[in-house]
Amino acid sequence: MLMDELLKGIKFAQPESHDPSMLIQGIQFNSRKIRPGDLFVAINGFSADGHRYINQAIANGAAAVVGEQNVNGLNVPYYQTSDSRKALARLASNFYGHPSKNHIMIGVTGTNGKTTTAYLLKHIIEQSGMTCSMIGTVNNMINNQAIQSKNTTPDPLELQSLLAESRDEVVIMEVSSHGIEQQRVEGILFDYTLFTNLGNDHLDYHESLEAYFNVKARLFKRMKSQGTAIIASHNEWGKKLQNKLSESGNNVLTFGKQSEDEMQLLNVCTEYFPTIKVRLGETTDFLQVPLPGMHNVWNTLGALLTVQKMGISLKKAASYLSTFNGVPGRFETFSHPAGATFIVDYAHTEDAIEYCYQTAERENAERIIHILGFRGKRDLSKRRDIVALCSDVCSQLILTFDDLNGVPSDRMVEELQKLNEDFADGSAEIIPDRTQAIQHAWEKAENGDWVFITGKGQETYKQSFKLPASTDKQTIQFLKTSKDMVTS
Ligand SMILES: CC(=O)N[C@H]1[C@@H](OP(=O)(O)OP(=O)(O)OC[C@H]2O[C@@H](n3ccc(=O)[nH]c3=O)[C@H](O)[C@@H]2O)O[C@H](CO)[C@@H](O)[C@@H]1O[C@H](C)C(=O)N[C@@H](C)C(=O)N[C@H](CCC(=O)O)C(=O)O
Ligand SMILES: Nc1ncnc2c1ncn2[C@@H]1O[C@H](COP(=O)(O)OP(=O)(O)OP(=O)(O)O)[C@@H](O)[C@H]1O
Repeated sequence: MLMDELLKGIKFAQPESHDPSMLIQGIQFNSRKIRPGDLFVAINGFSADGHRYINQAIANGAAAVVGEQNVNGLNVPYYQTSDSRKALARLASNFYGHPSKNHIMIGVTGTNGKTTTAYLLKHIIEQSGMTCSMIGTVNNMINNQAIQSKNTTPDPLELQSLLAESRDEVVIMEVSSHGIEQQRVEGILFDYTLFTNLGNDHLDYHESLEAYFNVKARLFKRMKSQGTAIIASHNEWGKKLQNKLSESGNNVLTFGKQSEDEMQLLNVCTEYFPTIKVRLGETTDFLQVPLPGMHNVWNTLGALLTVQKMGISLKKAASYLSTFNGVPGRFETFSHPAGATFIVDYAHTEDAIEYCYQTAERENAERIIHILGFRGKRDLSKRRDIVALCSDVCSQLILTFDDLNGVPSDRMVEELQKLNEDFADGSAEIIPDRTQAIQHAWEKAENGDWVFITGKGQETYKQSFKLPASTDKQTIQFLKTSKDMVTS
């Protein structure tokens, strides 16, 4: 692409050596990936400063460089800009021809429920006859092909290239607060933006819950002029967002428990898969939620309100939900020979865990047993509240390893012991090997017990454990099929 086309819409100081007709082959923000003729974008990141790699990028063949700092004496043009991350996203959008314009774009944000809502939306939209891509945590689905996902919201280069590759009419994106803060979605305008909720998470990254909220709220400035915000108003942060957006004249629709909500939840029948009574505008209807738990009632309502706005009637959308098969690693249920229920779930916040417990209590669980750990180095502030909650509710709490993320195992054991002493009165068991923790619960579980294994969902283990399994689901499947070998 010609340099002048590539730089459109980006503010920069033009170097003397600027050549508008210079041909740029590609864009990279990692010097190691540069190929001859590429443009290198230097980013001052969290652990490294890309400006230090400019010479390496040029040695690898970079034809030009964009960066924020004062840099002189390069033998290629250097374009100084005020925000390299923003410039990267705009460059990527220019390079791929603004591909988001070719799709109906739906962005889903919130602490919890993004993946589930995205799966529900995709299912309904496809059942209605439209084609649909999905970009998010579990994997990316483009033109019906699964592409492994590295991040919830990919970096701008990968994101714009996925959007360009997609021939689908609709693209649903999970948008993380990291993605918004790091400008990964700059250059994209959304037709629909959904807010699921906000809770205590990622406070190792954002300085406060308010700051975290403000970042999430920025997504709602990225709507097309006719775009619609769909907001869960049952959550105090949703209400706050609604007020903020209504003041600025945006189209806002809410779902919640109040008569002012566009979609109002009137009643929930406490079956495992809840039947709910809802009002949409003037019409009331009964619907079957295709997933267990009250949290999934909210996810379903968010999806239904969005597709209804897209022209799919509530009746049709609700009927499509009857063939929804669930979401990998989200409330996946497994039977147990003694009659216990084992659940693998991705809950890693206090409110997500509370929803799990509520579901078990509604199902008259005899005992709640919970196996969980904490990702090394991440979000230490939420651990104490989670352990206190779990030890309060559970008959048995087993603390184990999640992803150590570089923390030595004996150090993680000490961290778990301290949490146990300080917030669970020493009542938790600590079984570091995750597969052995699950095995222990499997062997002790009795009829009527509900055993939650949370935190990793569908993710593969980063450590090797004793049992030959690389996910929680595989561990359970191994225990189910090799009972004799395990108990002998
Ligand atoms: C902590 C974090 O968020 N890092 C993100 C950030 O990286 P960074 O810019 O800080 O990288 P850095 O390592 O400091 O390097 C700075 C620059 O030097 C460059 N470099 C470095 C070395 C070298 O030899 N040459 C070179 O050019 C790097 O390529 C980079 O451009 O910007 C990159 C570009 O957008 C992201 O890919 C990267 O995400 C990393 C991979 C990541 O895993 N982030 C997680 C925390 C994340 O984003 N998670 C959310 C979900 C959260 C949740 O809901 O659970 C997500 O959306 O996935
Ligand atoms: N609407 C909701 N409110 C609260 N908790 C929820 C909600 N939806 C899902 N959860 C809980 O959060 C977990 C993660 O759900 P999901 O993957 O849909 O959210 P997410 O926002 O994509 O999460 P992440 O950003 O961590 O990938 C679920 O396993 C469940 O325990």
